[in-house]
This record gives sequence, structure tokens and C-alpha cells, in this order.
Amino acid sequence: MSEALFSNALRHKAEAFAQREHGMLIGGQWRPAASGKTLDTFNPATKTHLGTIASAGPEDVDHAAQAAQRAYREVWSRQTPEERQRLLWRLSDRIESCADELAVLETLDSGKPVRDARMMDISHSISMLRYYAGWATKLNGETIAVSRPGQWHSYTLHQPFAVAGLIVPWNAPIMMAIGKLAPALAAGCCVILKPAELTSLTALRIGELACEAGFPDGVINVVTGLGSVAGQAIVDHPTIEKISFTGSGAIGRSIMVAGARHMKRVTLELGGKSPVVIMRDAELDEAIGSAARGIFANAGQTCIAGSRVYVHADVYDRVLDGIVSFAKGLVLGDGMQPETQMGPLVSDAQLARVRDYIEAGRQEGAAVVTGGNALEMGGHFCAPTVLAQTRQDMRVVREEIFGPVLCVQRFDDTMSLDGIAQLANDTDYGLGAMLWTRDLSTAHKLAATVKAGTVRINGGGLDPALPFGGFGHSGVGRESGREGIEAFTEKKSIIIAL
Ligand SMILES: NC(=O)C1=CN([C@@H]2O[C@H](COP(=O)(O)OP(=O)(O)OC[C@H]3O[C@@H](n4cnc5c(N)ncnc54)[C@H](O)[C@@H]3O)[C@@H](O)[C@H]2O)C=CC1
Ligand code: BAL
Repeated sequence: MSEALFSNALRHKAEAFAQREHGMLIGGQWRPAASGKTLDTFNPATKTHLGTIASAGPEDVDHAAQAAQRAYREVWSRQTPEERQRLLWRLSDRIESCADELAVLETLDSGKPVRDARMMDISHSISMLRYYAGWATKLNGETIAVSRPGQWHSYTLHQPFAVAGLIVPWNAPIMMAIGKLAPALAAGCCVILKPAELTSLTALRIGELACEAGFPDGVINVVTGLGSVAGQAIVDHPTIEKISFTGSGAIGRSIMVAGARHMKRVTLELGGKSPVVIMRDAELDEAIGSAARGIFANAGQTCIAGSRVYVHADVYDRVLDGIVSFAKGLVLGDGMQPETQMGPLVSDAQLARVRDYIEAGRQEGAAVVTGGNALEMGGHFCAPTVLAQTRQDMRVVREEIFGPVLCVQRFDDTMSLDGIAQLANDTDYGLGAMLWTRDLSTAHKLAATVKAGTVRINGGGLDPALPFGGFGHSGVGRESGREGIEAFTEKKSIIIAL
């Protein structure tokens, strides 16, 4: 870990960027909103003003859509896959060379510890770009043997949407932006990226780096502004054929409905209420550490956070004690301090939401074993919280909290594996699940029955090559892997009568 990450020089550089007058990247030009409107962004650790961004309206979105259409027609659709590959790789190199600066900017805007921003968010983004750079030259169709051999020769092509709208949230701003930009650009789409209004700064810096990397004007457009205005205008725009969205279930549903008007193709990643199952034979120290990190990383503002833990009664006390002492030992603070392990929540609204959930848990009979309160530390801080004596019917167990709040329950030998799977599956969501057991048979049986897009057994993380997405209310479609790039294309069948 570079000591420079914590240097004043880097912080001043990032702050100077934040304080610049930010336009939006539309057709290769940096422009203010047509209305002249702006929005302010704040540092969640200190509540101090960080910068001002443009607040786009439908007119700006229309300019971006026109610029993207033009760029697709005149330039991008004529580029070779190898050229797309080269540009994606160059962008990854630019990001790598500015990795520390980007991490600091991400921390100042989102509150996450800068070490995490650098080692997870930025590193994963670089890997994602390089993974999809490789795909640009490999997105082949297939030759398909048909039922009329000798009469027909048939094959398929993957053809990109001309313009894709990428709407990303505030919990992992760079990672979410790159997770959509990389496959869209590799597939051959031009894009309009709309970062969350709370955390737009790194997307604007990525826009600059993309220009430096040599992406032609209009291929990457970055439009900032309110979701209800700029985001909605992207969803409603008739020539933006594809929407890739990550965020809340409520907005995801509204995008599905609004998108249907123009038959838009929609990919939705909508969060979860992911279960962690710890069997009696689990490697307990690892399971405890993983369960605690899983919910307290990024202050619980992680779509795949394991927020419900089910533990075998024989090891329940040890697991609960272990997670509670992990929570009590966490160093909270400004993400720019080297010792900080958990930062603030992104905003006052998010803190209020999390406090409301904790209060609802108390009212419904949950026991607050540790935490349960906001902290007067100058920012939107919430104590890492563990709730025991929780039941399946409680709101804290059923709804996504998106904060550092873990619900723990026990099961015993009277419960079959199917019963354990039913507990895990007793949710509208289905994004992730984590299983801890040394028994291979148990692991595979549970993995097959648990309703989740990603099941991890005894550890493991995310990988650009693995499809990522959810069952049920966790979303529609998959990102990453082959599915992630195919989602930015239409498949066409071609038949030649011989
Ligand atoms: N799946 C995930 O990773 C995320 C889940 N969430 C969940 O959502 C809850 C609320 O967070 P919010 O910031 O309110 O999420 P949100 O869904 O309102 O915001 C996410 C993105 O959608 C945009 N947006 C908002 N309204 C839109 C609209 N009408 N049309 C198009 N785009 C729109 C926002 O500007 C932002 O870029 C969180 O507490 C959490 O439970 C939030 C962020 C990420
Ligand atoms: N930058 C995240 C918090 C805020 O702007 O209110």
C-alpha cells in the first residue's frame, strides 16, 4: 500500500479537482447544463462542501443522445474490435496511473476508507476493463446446423445497441460505472453514463481520462444530475435503446415500466438481503471474520452484503460473540485516515433510513447486542450494529437496510437442509448467499437449493468473468462475464438458402 495514498499532496490534488467548475461530457465537449442549474456535493465524513456539478435536464440528455447516435453512426460502428480493445486497455492504463488520486476522490465523495477504494474499487475496475478489452475481439456468433443440411447455411451475429444509458448508484461509484462502461464499449455501443447525484466526481474524472485515452468524441458521454430528472430523461428517451441500471428496487421497477413504452432492453441490479449460513462444522474463525466484513465493509452499503446470518445452535454463541467483538473493535472515522476501517454512510438521508430500521427492529422485539445508534463524529456515522433474537417476519430481516446492521438467527438439528434452504430463501430477494461448512455434500446441496445469483462457499469474492445478478426482486439479467457483454447486443440469425 502506497503511503502516498494518505499524503496531503494527493488530497489537495483531489480537492482541487472537486472544486473545479464541472460541466458534463457531451459529444467530446465539457458543457454546463442548458438550464444553468447545478447541484452541490459534500464530504460524508465531515459534511463540508466538496464541489458543484451540473444538473442536467431532458434537453441535455437529448444532446447527449444525439451526440452518441452520431458517434455511433460516423465513427464507433466503423472501428475494428481491435481498436475498441486498444482503447479500453489504454483507459485501464490511465486509471492505473491515476489510481491513488481516483481512490482519494472516491473517498472524499462517498466516505469509504481510501484503502478499500484503492484496493477494491479501483483495482476491480482496472481488471474489469482489461477483461472486457479481451472480449471486444471475441464476441463471435455461431454457425448453427439447421434442419435442412445442404439447403441452408445459418449463423448468428451479436450486434450492439447504438446507444446505451448507464445509470449507477453511489455505493461504489467507479466500480459500478466501469462495470457497465467496459462491456458496453467492448460490445460496440456508445454510452451515456449518469452517476448518482451524491457521488458524481469520479465519473467526471473517468470522462477526462477516457478523452485522454483517445475515445472518439461522443462515444462516452457523462451526464450528471438528479435521478428523477436526468435519469428519468435517459429512461424516457426514444433513441436510447438499452438501459443498464443499478440502484433501488422502487426505481428499478419504474424503469421497467417506463422502458416498456419504447420496448427498451433493460438490465437491473437491485440489491438484496443475502443470507449467510454457518453450519456446525464450519471453519469458525474464517466464517466469523467473513460474516463481519461482509456486512460492515463500506458501512453495509453493498448490494451483496450478507445481512442475515443463520447459525447452528451449537456454535451460535461463539459466532455471535466473534461478530460482536469484531464490530466493537472496528475503527470508525474519516476514510482519509490510515487507521479507519469503516467510514460514514453516504448521506444524512441514508443514516436516517438506517436508524429507522434499527428502531423498527427494536419495536418488533430484536435485541441490539451492539451498536444501534448514530455517532456524533462530524459526519453521517452509524455504529456497527448486531441484532439478535430476530424473526423472519421482522422488517429488519425482510427489507434491504443498506447500512451496517446484521440480523442473526439460530437453527438446530431439528432443521433439515431443506429447512435451512427455506430460511435462506424466505425473502423476495436473491442476489447472493454465503455458506460455511466443511461437508462437501452439504455445501453442494445447499448451493443448488439456495435462491441466489451468486453462491459462495467458504469464502471467495467477485470476478469480472463470473455472471453477476439476482433472482426475484434482486433484478433482471446479468452483468460481468459473457452475459455482461451480450446484454449490450441483439442477437441476429442469418440464413442463406444455398
Ligand atoms: N443495488 C445497489 O447496489 C443499490 C441499492 N440501493 C438501495 O436503494 C436505497 C435508496 O437509495 P437511492 O439513492 O434512493 O437509490 P436510487 O435507486 O434512487 O438511485 C440509484 C441511481 O438511480 C438514479 N435514479 C433515481 N431516480 C431515477 C429515475 N426516476 N429514473 C432513472 N434514474 C433514477 C439515481 O440518480 C442514481 O443514479 C438504498 O438504501 C438501497 O437499499 C441504492 C444504491 C445501490
Ligand atoms: N457526496 C455524498 C454526500 C452528499 O453529497 O450529500
